[in-house]
Amino acid sequence: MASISKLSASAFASSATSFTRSSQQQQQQNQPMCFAYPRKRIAIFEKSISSSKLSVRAGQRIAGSLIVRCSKVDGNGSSVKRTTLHDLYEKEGQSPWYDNLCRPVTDLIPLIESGIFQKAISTSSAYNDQFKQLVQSGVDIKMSYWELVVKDIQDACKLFESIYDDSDGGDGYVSVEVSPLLADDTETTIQAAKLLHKKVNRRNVYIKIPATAPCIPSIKEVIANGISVNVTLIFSLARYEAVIDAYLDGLEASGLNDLSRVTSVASFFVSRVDSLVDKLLEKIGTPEALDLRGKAANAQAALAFQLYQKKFSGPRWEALVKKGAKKQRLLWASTSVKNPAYPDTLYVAPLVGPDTVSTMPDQALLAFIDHGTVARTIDANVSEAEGIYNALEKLGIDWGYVGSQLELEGVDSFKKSFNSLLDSMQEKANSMKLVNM
Ligand SMILES: O=C(CO)[C@@H](O)[C@H](O)[C@H](O)[C@H](O)COP(=O)(O)O
Repeated sequence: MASISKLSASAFASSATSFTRSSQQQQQQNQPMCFAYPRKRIAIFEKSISSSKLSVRAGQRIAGSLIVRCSKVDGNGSSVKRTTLHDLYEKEGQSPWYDNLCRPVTDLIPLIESGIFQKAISTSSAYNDQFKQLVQSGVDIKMSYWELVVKDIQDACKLFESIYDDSDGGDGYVSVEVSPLLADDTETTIQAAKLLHKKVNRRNVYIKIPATAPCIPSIKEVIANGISVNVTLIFSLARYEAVIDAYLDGLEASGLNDLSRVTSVASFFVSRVDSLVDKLLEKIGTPEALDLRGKAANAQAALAFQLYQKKFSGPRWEALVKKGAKKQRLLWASTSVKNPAYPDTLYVAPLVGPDTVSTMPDQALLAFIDHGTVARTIDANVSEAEGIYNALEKLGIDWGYVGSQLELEGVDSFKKSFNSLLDSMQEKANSMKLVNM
């Protein structure tokens, strides 16, 4: 811990050589994209279950999340080129997080220290040694998976511990998801979350729990046990409200005198909403319906921010604040544009607001750095968002259906990734045994 923290601290003090390149230039040169980071920065590293893989199969989707948040530029910043990310954080209070993952996590150090971004080593063979040892000592595939994941999470927690401390527990988290196969099971999710938290045993870990109906009580219970949670797969306002309530209920039930170390983020998925609603609008096919394509996701997100502000104010919330409680931050997930006809910053620029997190995969991040504009947009036109939300409903878009359908697909895809990962581990184990024979 100390060595990495010191390393980070000393690197923060040195003047980083950073530069920017446009995504077009990057593609042309086919080199790792580099972009500037301030000399002092905060990074959050997050890992989702589907990201830790031993090998990549064609078409297999890997959704790890390395999350980097720029903080204040201190010093003169002369060797540091500012990017829109700095403005996002410093001017608007939104944390830009980068979705990616690599092993070893120490490969992230250049990103944190010098501002040089190296693409995640998605085809890494870095897991081989540990995996081989596990297989040879008779550990089964599922257990091996968790051993590999826990090690990554611990390494990442160590890497970001100084950030956690510097930010007084506000940032520097690493998140790891309970098995998606448990998404329908309240009690097992609670047990799995507690176990995972115990196994990782780091202050700056987020246990990731899906916002399925059966897992809402799990979230409350896990929070009540003083465990910080990243609630994932939120697709509707109704479910988002239930997530906030679970967080508040959990804080109230915790019995802790100091709530400042129990934190949470609510991961609200954006682009997938448009993907589904656009299809429904195309089926309707009227000019009015077609005109609303590409507008549903951001309208709903803007209303989610209104809900956030409402729920984290008033006497109930103030009573918790007195015990040190921190707001559960809204996190925009699924921000890359799926329809190439849309602007590539569609799910970033219109969702800028204080106390929020914007997770961006490469595509969205590079686009935003290249030509994004920074301004508080999330509540710039709430009545327009309401108008769109209601107009969609009038046209026959059932928001309840949209939420549950996307949740179904989301959980299903997490499960598929998880199972396919276990399958590829099994294949790998088989081949290792053959090699060893
Ligand atoms: O983990 C979270 C949020 O909790 C995010 O990393 C989240 O998994 C990703 O943003 C999404 O999986 C990406 O979604 P999409 O672009 O495939 O629709």
